[in-house]
Amino acid sequence: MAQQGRLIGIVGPSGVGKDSVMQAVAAARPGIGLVRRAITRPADAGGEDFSSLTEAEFLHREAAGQFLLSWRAHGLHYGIPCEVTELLAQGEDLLVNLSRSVLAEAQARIPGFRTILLTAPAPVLAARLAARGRESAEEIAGRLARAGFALPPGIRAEVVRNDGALAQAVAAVLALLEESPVP
Ligand SMILES: Nc1ncnc2c1ncn2[C@@H]1O[C@H](COP(=O)(O)OP(=O)(O)OP(=O)(O)O)[C@@H](O)[C@H]1O
Ligand SMILES: O=P(O)(O)OC[C@H]1O[C@H](OP(=O)(O)O)[C@H](O)[C@@H]1O
Repeated sequence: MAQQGRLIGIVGPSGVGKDSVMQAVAAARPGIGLVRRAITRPADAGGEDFSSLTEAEFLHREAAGQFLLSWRAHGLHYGIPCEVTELLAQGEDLLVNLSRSVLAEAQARIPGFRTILLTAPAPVLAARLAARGRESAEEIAGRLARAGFALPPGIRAEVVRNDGALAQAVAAVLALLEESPVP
């Protein structure tokens, strides 16, 4: 039987660079994959590769127990499909972009679950979200207002700053994974 894969949650405020760091880490370490999330966001929104669902379809799948984790943020629903459990059982190591609000559930449900918290100062977040241009000014303000959301009590997170070159944060995450090698 394959050794259980590791799930690594990447969290932090909107604009901190979760998707950018995850993609670069996965590109640098072919043995690490990315979890494809279900989101009630239009398919052509750009950014990460995700499964675009209508709100009705999302709620149907959520009620049917098809998500390992799900949450609501920024007016959208997000879900992590249960297939992740099978991929982990097959020995795949995976990075997943999570809301800070679901970390306690993730830690309780997934053996060996690990959290990496990315940080950057508020003005840096604001500049990046404006430059990315995926959201309106009003939506960006809402995301920035949520930036200081505290980690739930009891969550052990390894902290990586992404306030300089992206390559520095990617190297820091890779070093953390090396320190405690993903089996
Ligand atoms: N170190 C960096 N230096 C400069 N720009 C960066 C850096 N990291 C990320 N970015 C840019 O900042 C923007 C936000 O990054 P990204 O979408 O990866 O963040 P995120 O944390 O996934 O955000 P969200 O939670 O809103 O999806 C992107 O345009 C990305 O190219
Ligand atoms: O503030 P918290 O709850 O930690 O994160 C909430 C959500 O914000 C980001 O959404 P997106 O990736 O921009 O769609 C994260 O991926 C997460 O789903």
